[in-house]
Amino acid sequence: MLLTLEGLDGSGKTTAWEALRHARPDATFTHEPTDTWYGEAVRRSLGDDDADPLADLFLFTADHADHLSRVVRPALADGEVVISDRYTDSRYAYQAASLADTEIRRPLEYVRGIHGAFTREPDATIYLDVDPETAAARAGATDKFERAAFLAEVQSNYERLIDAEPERFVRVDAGRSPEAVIDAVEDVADRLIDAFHGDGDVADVDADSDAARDD
Ligand SMILES: Nc1ncnc2c1ncn2[C@@H]1O[C@H](COP(=O)(O)OP(=O)(O)OP(=O)(O)O)[C@@H](O)[C@H]1O
Ligand SMILES: Cc1cn([C@H]2C[C@H](O)[C@@H](COP(=O)(O)O)O2)c(=O)[nH]c1=O
Repeated sequence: MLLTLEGLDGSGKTTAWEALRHARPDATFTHEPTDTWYGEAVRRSLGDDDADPLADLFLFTADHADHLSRVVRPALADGEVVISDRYTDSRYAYQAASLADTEIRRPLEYVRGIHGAFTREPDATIYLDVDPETAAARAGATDKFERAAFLAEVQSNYERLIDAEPERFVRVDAGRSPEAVIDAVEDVADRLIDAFHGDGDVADVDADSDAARDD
């Protein structure tokens, strides 16, 4: 099973992913950008405010192609649960936002189209939902994407992705304390993994249990 964590910068994905890693030592934990030289190239580009948005897209996509063939597909072929901190939806949401002012028409569809020929879509995605101002403040504006106005565009792309595939996404309110968010993510992940392995249907899992509830 491929389970991904998505959300704005500062939404708490890495905090939740680290907690899951302790709770589920049997799973394969991975992330994008990766720690390979492809990931290093991506991080260099992230640090360049003048980088061309199409160049950014193809660097991130190269990193994803390597990640797929080297980590994700082999682990899935071994029957493992793979949990990735960011994955394809990050490209659909972020690069579609950064391509919005370019010659590319319908950027979200364009970025999805590039991936369609080769990627492996997630079986389920936990979306950590936080407003762009909180996200930017938590993230500390260390790179060009960590600004509230840009993150608002990214958020609206995530909402489009969720609207298009509501059965794949589980939304968790990430505006709460770290402890509450971790509890909710652990609870949702447990139920998604159980459902995937035959104890139900992934599409029926929502954030509506005691741990995951918004209040
Ligand atoms: N629920 C929370 N409430 C307040 N602060 C939080 C919460 N979750 C995480 N943080 C803090 O916000 C910062 C970003 O958290 P984290 O790295 O987990 O987010 P992220 O979504 O992985 O961000 P990025 O995508 O930028 O790597 C960290 O300083 C972390 O301690
Ligand atoms: C995978 C991926 C990431 N990004 C952006 C999102 C963040 O601003 C940075 C780095 O991610 P991290 O979680 O802070 O390590 O990169 C992106 O724009 N497109 C992608 O595909």
